[in-house]
Amino acid sequence: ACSSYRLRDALHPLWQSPLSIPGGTRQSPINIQWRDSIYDPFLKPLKISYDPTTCLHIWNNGYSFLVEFDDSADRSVITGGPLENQYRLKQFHFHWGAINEWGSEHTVDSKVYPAELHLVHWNAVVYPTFEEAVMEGNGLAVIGVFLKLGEHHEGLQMLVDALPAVKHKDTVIEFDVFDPSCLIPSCPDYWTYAGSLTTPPLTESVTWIIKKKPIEVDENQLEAFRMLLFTSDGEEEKRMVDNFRPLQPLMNRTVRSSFQ
Ligand SMILES: COCCCN1C=C(N)c2cc(S(N)(=O)=O)sc2S1(=O)=O
Ligand SMILES: [Zn+2]
Repeated sequence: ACSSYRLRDALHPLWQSPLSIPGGTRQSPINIQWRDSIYDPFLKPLKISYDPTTCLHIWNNGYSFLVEFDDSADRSVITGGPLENQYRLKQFHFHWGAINEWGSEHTVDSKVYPAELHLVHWNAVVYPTFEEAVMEGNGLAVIGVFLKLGEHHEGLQMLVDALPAVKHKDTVIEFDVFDPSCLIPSCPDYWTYAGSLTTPPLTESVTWIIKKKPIEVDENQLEAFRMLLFTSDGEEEKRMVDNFRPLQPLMNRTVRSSFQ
């Protein structure tokens, strides 16, 4: 899988864009080498409190499908973990492959998962707007959750059932009650490191919190992701697959673990 993954990398046009921004020293995603990560006993448990009624809509933005939240108040927030402030949930989205052999952005000891969930939060304590937070080193906190092929996921199925309505780029559907904590493993273990957005503008503003345990989803649910399109209605159809960025150099960074 590794070699085909590297080969796929070289062939895929979409992600040929700059492997890292000029001068980038903290780019994402990275390979997490379990044995090189440092257990930090001072890392707190991550505290997640989401209000399901803050859910607004699902939107195909031509890269992925985003589930967006009302972030006008501190109603869906995370705190603790490696974070010094409380961060507000803005949106979550996924990255996946054309086949189950690849799809995730981060890897663990070079193991690739078929998909990866990103829950994007911003530091509304320090920054007045999300747009400003995106440009600041401590502006964003993204929880990464790996998806592996296995049992049917009840919570995810609510999302999957709505996907046909956002098949084309720039389509949106109202989605008014959803609790994304059903997509986060109950095991508290995570890795954390300083990184970046994995899609343009690739800004180095993300504290990554990568959950050690994956969630299980079934083949039909992964296939539902793959029937989405990068293209707008009326354009020549291009299936939305392989929407992940190649691995970036670790450079002078340490990955910390919340567990021994
Ligand atoms: C003013 O907004 C600028 C754009 C900001 N965003 C756009 C992304 N492509 C993006 C990618 C993200 S990822 N894949 O690193 O989680 S989070 C995120 S985002 O924070 O929602
Ligand atoms: Zn992402």
